[in-house]
Amino acid sequence: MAASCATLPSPSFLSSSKSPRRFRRSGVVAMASIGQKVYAPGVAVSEGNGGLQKIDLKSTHGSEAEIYLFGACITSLKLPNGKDLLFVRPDAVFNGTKPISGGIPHCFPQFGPGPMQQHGFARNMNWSITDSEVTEGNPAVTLELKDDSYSRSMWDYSFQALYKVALHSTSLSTTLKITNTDNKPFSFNSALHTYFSASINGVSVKGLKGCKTLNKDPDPQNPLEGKEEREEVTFPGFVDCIYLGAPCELTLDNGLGDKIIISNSNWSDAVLWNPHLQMEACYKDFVCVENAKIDTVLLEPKQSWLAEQKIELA
Ligand SMILES: O=P(O)(O)OC[C@H]1O[C@H](O)[C@H](O)[C@@H](O)[C@@H]1O
Repeated sequence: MAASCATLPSPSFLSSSKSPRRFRRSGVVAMASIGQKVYAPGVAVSEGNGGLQKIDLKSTHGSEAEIYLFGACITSLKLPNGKDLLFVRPDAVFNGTKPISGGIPHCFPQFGPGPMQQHGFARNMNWSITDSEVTEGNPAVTLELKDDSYSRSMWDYSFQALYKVALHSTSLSTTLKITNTDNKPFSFNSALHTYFSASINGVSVKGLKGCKTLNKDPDPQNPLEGKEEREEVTFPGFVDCIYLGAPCELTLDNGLGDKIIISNSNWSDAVLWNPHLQMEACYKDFVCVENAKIDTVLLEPKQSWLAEQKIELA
């Protein structure tokens, strides 16, 4: 049964029932002159692939995650069972010239093809750390993206995106908050394009029965409208399908022995993607189950939109 959206933590950036120890950017600036940066315990910044900066989150309860500042892309999530639940494609490039193909890339302010480049620009830009905190050994970090000349060349609006990533003992949750900081309205759509490690022949996704579908197979330019009739969606071949009005909870069996609950609030739609033979070298090893907002969001000046996702082992 679909979970109620209300089961996710309260959508607040600033409140936590457990009183986190906070480490704000003002503290970082104060230490910058002696070359040190102060983050909450369990939050560290190190050099990752290609020399790109990444954040390492480590919970005292044994879970770990890794986030690249380029694209605010979460590339690794190890819950205490030790396996990485996320997948990074073998053709992923870590040099800042193209988005990191794997983990959890952002699609913003456009999902898929459209007036700007595929999936927008948020996955091609450097985000910065604005805050870190720890609650009972569980670290969290907040990343920020603002418009610059690169984003404005494609989308001429002033905006702020705040992305809080919180690691818990058996789950990872993210909160994305988009604010219109311009003096004119704008609209966007968005997705978290999550690549899960998988053994594709054993993969199934439960929870989508009854959803309206926009199937990009066979023609991505003219998605076919339909309705999902299956209790469990499997991946016997190429899959590229949008599900409108998706539930707050999906269950992914990754074919590797794990059942993963993907819950959300306000990500109203979902996308399933596996490229099959278009990516012969790796298609068997991953599946994308994406929380998405395909219906356009319109924000007036000063308005915000907020959505949460939680990934946990069943
Ligand atoms: O290769 P990318 O630009 O990362 O996009 C990969 C895929 O993303 C989504 O899942 C879309 O529905 C697909 O049509 C697209 O092929």
